[in-house]
Amino acid sequence: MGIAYEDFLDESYEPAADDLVCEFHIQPGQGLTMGEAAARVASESSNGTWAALSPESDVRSYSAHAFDVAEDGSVRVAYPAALFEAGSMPQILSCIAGNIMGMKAVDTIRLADCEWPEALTKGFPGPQYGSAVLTEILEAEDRPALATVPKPKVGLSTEEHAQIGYDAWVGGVDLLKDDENLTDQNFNPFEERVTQSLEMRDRAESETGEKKDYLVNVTAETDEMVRRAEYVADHGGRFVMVDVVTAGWAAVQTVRRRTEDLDVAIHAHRAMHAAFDRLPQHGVSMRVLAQVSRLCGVDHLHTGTAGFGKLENEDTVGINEWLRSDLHGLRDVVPVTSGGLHPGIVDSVLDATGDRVIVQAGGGIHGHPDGTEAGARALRAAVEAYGEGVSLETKAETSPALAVALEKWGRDSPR
Ligand SMILES: O=C(O)[C@@](O)(COP(=O)(O)O)[C@H](O)[C@H](O)COP(=O)(O)O
Ligand SMILES: [Mg+2]
Repeated sequence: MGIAYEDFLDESYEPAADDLVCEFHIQPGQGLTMGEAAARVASESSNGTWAALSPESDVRSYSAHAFDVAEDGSVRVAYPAALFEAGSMPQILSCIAGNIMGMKAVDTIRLADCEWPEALTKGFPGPQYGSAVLTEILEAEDRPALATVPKPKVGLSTEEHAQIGYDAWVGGVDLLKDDENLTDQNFNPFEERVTQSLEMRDRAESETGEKKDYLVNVTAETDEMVRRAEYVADHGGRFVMVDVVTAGWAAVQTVRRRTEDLDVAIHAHRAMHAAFDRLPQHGVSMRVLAQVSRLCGVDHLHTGTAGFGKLENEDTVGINEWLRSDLHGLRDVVPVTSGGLHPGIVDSVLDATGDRVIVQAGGGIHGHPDGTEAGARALRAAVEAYGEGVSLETKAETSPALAVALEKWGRDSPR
């Protein structure tokens, strides 16, 4: 039975329950109709190629089907579960976001969304904790959890890093967080940073009576990442951070498998995501990267500030809704809103994201005129004002730190 490009287009196709259904937005290449381009997408991302084939065995049960082809450029492609290796995210992405991203048959192609069947999701662990971290590890039952990255991003000594953590924790922050490019450099070596910062955490916990913790960036070569995660757990840490896009999904899966036994939650930083999702007509959407992250098992994921911060964001609200939605019983993921946040815009951000999030502020705390502890107090006051339903200006009457922050940054979004 031959297979050729045209065999991968079936406008009347009804997806099977076990199919992975992907939504693509394409611009057909020169001389091709939408249907012809769609057929090529389904073919090249499953088991076809440019030449008509006549294999002995019938391999069509592994072939994808393009359907719902619309002239506005959207097309849906249904992939049989049998095409995929259960539990291997790299293999799945090599299909649905592989060679097709570079085909001449399309001028541009964007993988916009996926509907994941249980036949595939059951191969993945999903998050170990999800939003349970806010109550089981932290004590942020009725407010957003607060996190801060010491700034400048890198260059501080271990002592300076740990001291900033202490000041932020006693000021009301829940989580110290390493920056995405701080790993194990000479000026702030990994192991010393972990031990000294966790000692400061313990001090801050006993002084404030609040649970505190540290999002330790373990990003490195995979085996080294596992060793670093074990080091964090051995020293009483409950969180590791991974730059999931730059480390790669295979590495994320390896870390997730190990953290299951370590009782350590995974904070996912998405550095490099914009290389995939920034141009709306091409690449892989942040929505799909978020879906992949949840399946691979991260507990927190940066999803943007709904446009209020310093970075371009795509669909923060929609992605957060999906991270909280049911996915065949897998746990949810806590959205992290970060990037140019300061107390003066927190209420607008929370109006968009809801308060079951982690609010991260680096410059918005350490840039406070009175220093880190005051910056932390100002941010804490801002989120408490939101919970109390009072305006920031009213809260500032009883929070000098917040008053100073509003004086400095007002209500403006940074650029
Ligand atoms: O390095 C930074 O820029 C941050 O530490 C924020 O610092 P500030 O709080 O000082 O802005 C985060 O990495 C970004 O928020 C990541 O972007 P996103 O959250 O969109 O993935
Ligand atoms: Mg950063």
